Amino acid sequence: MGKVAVATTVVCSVAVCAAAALIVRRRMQSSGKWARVIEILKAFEEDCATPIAKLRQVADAMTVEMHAGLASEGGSKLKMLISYVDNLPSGDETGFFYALDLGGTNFRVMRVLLGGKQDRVVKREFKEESIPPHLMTGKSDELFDFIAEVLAKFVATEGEDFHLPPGKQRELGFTFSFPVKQTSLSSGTLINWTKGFSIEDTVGQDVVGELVKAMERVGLDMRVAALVNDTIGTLAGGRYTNPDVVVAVILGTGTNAAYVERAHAIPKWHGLLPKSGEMVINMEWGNFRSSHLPLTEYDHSLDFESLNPGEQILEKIISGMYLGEILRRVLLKMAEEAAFFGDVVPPKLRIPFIIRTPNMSAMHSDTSPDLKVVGNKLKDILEVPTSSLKMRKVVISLCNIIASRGARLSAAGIYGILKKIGRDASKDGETQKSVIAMDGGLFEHYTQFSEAMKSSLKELLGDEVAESVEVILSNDGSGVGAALLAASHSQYLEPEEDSETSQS
Ligand SMILES: Nc1ncnc2c1ncn2[C@@H]1O[C@H](COP(=O)(O)OP(=O)(O)O)[C@@H](O)[C@H]1O
Ligand SMILES: O=P(O)(O)OC[C@H]1O[C@@H](O)[C@H](O)[C@@H](O)[C@@H]1O
Repeated sequence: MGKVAVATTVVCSVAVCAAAALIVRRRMQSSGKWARVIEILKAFEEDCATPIAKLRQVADAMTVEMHAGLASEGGSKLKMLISYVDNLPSGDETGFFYALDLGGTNFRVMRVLLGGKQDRVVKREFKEESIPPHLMTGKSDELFDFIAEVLAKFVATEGEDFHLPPGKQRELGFTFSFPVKQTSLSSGTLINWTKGFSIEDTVGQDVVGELVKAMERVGLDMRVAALVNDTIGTLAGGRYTNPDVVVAVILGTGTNAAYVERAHAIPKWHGLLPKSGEMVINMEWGNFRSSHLPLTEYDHSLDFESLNPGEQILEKIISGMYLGEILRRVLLKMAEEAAFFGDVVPPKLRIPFIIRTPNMSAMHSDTSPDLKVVGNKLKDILEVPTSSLKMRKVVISLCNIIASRGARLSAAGIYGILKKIGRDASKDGETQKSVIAMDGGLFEHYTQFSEAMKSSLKELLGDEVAESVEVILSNDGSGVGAALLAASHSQYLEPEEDSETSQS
């Protein structure tokens, strides 16, 4: 063979060897990086684990904190706020009432014509608006002017069906989905904002006063007959259709729970004992924290960078505002440490809250064989042009870990409440029916979440007691509930012969 031919052969052989070595090195590198992806996934799964024993510890801690929060002001991270609702709707309520519901994402206005036990809700009209994000961190007047303007426009569309009797003032139930220290059924001061809100000049103010001033500014003559948290409204709305409702839970942008407590079991309550012997408590359970909660590095960094660091710890690991953000944070770590999306981290992946929980649940419920919904969401949201099936399967695993943790902890919280009110066990063979009224877009729309919550609750209760506990979706119970509470505290009600409250 000539020298040139030999040289060419040698060069080609070297090139082939180099290419092979490069492929092997790339393969080894990618297999090394993939091993890191799996390592991150496994560590996350372990840190989020909620075995039944842990759920029982969380439930017990919830019960303990409930006692502490009822014993004294500031006695617990659980605020256990007294609602001044000591009588839930009787079903006899009649008349024409407005309700408005300021939530963490949406703002709803509603009018209801109540027809008493016979006709119940004769007619209901409502309108829902998204809250402009800039109003969540602006000035108090800007937010309340927005609310008053939407309400005034809605009132202007009143039809013949909703005709106010002459000489009567319109009355309103105001549902305010934030922690408020109630000073009466129709007044209360904002303790602090939560979720995506942070408006300094509202804190400490009476939110009914803020609304009334804004209504005056737009020339709307309406009396606020009741101020309630959305969990209280949901409890009232739930009880209206089901007398066994004793607990209400919201799983929406945020999360919270309310329940019917025995008035004598509230040491910090020094008011007149209600005739009913009961008082509805707004737990503000989103602020619950415990060493038993399975918190991860992603939860700690999310909390640290949030608008309310150190607050709402339970809310930040189970509610709709945050689940998608937790998913983003884990994917970002995989991208940075294991080139999950290739050598370049997708710039969009660094934007907080870019993965909304509705998108997470859409990916989680992808049943296509090639997980094309996951692929499309990665493309549309993160601008990741292509993704392999094994990458998409990792995304599904992360959704499952995050949603299962949130759902199972929600069940533990409910179980803790049932233990507090003695509904977690059967007594001499008898088990009182207990109904949990649920509301909130997360519970209503994230099926894997709601199913996991219900099955975990059954697991905690055991088969026998689980027979007597029912979980129902009471959607927009808070709207009807607020209208019902306004009706039962209307200025036009005939005064009761005997006082509603007996001497303590
Ligand atoms: N399809 C969905 N899948 C998962 N979560 C959802 C879905 N739709 C809405 N959500 C969650 O529900 C929240 C809205 O809850 P909702 O109760 O309707 O309003 P608000 O929280 O303002 O009272 C959203 O912030 C979102 O986190
Ligand atoms: O209906 P939303 O907006 O999801 O609110 C649920 C809960 O969100 C929490 O952040 C509030 O402190 C509670 O008061 C509220 O009930």
